[in-house]
Amino acid sequence: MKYDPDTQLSLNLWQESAHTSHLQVDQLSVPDAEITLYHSYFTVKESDEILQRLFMEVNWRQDKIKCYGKEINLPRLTAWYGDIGKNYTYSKITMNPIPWTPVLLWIKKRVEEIAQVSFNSVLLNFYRDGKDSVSWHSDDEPELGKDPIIYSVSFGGERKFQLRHKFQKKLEKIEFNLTHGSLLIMKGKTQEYWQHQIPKTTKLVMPRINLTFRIIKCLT
Ligand SMILES: O=C(O)CCC(=O)C(=O)O
Ligand SMILES: [Fe+2]
Repeated sequence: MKYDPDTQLSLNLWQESAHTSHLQVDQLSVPDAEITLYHSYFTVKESDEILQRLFMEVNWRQDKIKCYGKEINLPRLTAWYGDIGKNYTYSKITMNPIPWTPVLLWIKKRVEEIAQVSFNSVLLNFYRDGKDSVSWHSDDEPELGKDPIIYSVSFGGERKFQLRHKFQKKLEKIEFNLTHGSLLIMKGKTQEYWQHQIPKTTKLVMPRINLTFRIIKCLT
């Protein structure tokens, strides 16, 4: 199923839940999930500046994973920032967060304006081109606790975001684009019942930076 941002609703999957002068908000109406998309949560001017600063200022690293005994590079660069003293395991990699920087604190404050929670960490992904991706997964690491709240903001090149139900195989895959300055919220049972990915694309795409704000429940 395809979501076209130019036509407001597609196949009744999305229910428009609010519409202010500057914020278009859509609620995805699928079973076992609570997913909301703000198309332009940040203005273009804000997003352009954020993109440039994150690109320059973030301490990007190339992580490796073991696959059939072989070490391979993750197809993206990552970084982990947050309250000091919290460790987090992701794709079998343990990360020690780097302390918040001014631009990250600014973005965090902006998303917390509507979040009604306070995030203690953020995972950043840098997709250099269409060959960079993140494959099917749920953000369901034990450190995130039950029904994690994930606020995901995107800057730079537009990429396709796909969701598939873990158990109801008859449900079609859902996909929509994450645009420059968008905010995607996933909460409730979303991670328990759904997986998501950013697929590779052969299209020419601009570099993209994504930040997922998370709450780590336990210190390790
Ligand atoms: O880049 C994205 O939009 C998704 C990233 C993601 O799923 C993750 O970091 O867990
Ligand atoms: Fe994820």
